[in-house]
Amino acid sequence: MLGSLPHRALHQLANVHGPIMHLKLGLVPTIVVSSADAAKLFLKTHDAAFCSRPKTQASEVMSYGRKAMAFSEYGPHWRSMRKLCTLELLTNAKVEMFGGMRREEVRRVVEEIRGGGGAEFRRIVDEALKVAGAFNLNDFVPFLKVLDLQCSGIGIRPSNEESEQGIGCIIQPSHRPTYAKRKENHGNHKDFIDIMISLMDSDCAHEVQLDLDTIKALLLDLLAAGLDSTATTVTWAFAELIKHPFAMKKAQEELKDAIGLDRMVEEKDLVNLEYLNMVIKETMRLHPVAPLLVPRESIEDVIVNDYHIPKKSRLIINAWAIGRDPKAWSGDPEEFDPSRFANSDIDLSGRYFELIPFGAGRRGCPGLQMGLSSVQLVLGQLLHCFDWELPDGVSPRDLDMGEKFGLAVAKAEHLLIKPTYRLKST
Ligand code: HEM
Repeated sequence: MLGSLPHRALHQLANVHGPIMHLKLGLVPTIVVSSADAAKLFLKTHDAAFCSRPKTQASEVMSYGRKAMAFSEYGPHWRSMRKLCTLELLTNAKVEMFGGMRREEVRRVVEEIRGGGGAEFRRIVDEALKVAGAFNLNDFVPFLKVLDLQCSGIGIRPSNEESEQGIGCIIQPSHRPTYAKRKENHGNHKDFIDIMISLMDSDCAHEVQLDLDTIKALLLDLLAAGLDSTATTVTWAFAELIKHPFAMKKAQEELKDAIGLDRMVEEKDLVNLEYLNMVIKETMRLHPVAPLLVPRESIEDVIVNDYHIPKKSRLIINAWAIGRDPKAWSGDPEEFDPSRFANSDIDLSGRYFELIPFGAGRRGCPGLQMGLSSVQLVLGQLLHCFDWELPDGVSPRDLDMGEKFGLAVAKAEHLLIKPTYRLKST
């Protein structure tokens, strides 16, 4: 219907029909928003009316019958789950608490790269993201479900079984390293599962019936939402930096000046890395990993700009189009230029509607702090520890920047680059 890259097709349509479009996708009235001002109207002024998620086949499967959060409709279950996540799992204090684990993991990756190594779970998350992000015809024309024209059921079922097994394994006490062992590796820190299991019998579960299925659903939500978005953002940043050697050099110079070449990057260094943070914003402007965010659904009839929008309309925010809107971005909006953020207040919090890779409003990403800390640390560490170049004979101009659509839009081609260790110490 909208081709393999719907954010691009919808951008072209918006160039002709304007920043607020009404489309009839199958039987579902759908509003597509493609400018910062219009996004503010829907995600701030009328956020309360558009705060639900549509019921889709993929969301049913992904969330154990909508026991989780990301795909849940608005209501008491979503509110309690969101509270649980924001107050117990994703607070700034918890994000800081997981810092030791992030440091160890990134250090391990650096060692692996130096030594000149993917995991079973990555494959499950990739598959889950493919299912969740695809436009499923059955969700727009429900009576076609029996025909399953896109064979979506074939894609969904194995993924569900695999993720059931994978997630089950992660939670199983017999498959988890003992707390003592993890304490030895990461200090006195609990992980997500420790925290959720400890909440099962406590009063702090924020009215959630926290059974094992709910924990599994939430875990799949958090891993699917967090893992790929972070990895994909780092890959896009690297691809842009390879294409723009001046920006790569500037980021590495900043790291060298702030930290020196005698040690690796620590989380405490990240606040001083202004240019690195500009590189991340610019990467997320041009390559938001969820270019259409996650679809919303209206919970009541609402009038927006004199248009009557009926209850249960679908809302799609084209963050990809907004990031290259010439009315919002000066110079050439298609050009990768981190310095456009110098002396600018624009941040990623969802308050500046021209840059909303984490969404905004009630359903905005609760993992922003965790996602951003991971991207900063991984990108900063890899730029600091290694020089990077393309294989012999490949020029930056030839680098393929094609996209592969899913909930996280990744580079279609793997990025192949050669590292050379650049620190003095081991
Ligand atoms: C680079 C990293 C990340 C990006 C770009 C990102 C982006 C997004 C976006 C665009 C949305 C939809 C927002 C909306 O509808 O307005 C979202 C929702 C969500 N994200 Fe993230 N995310 C990232 C990392 C994470 C992490 C690390 C976690 C948790 C561990 C997480 C958990 C969630 C959840 C649970 C939702 C659904 C919220 C709801 O429906 O109430 N995300 N994210």
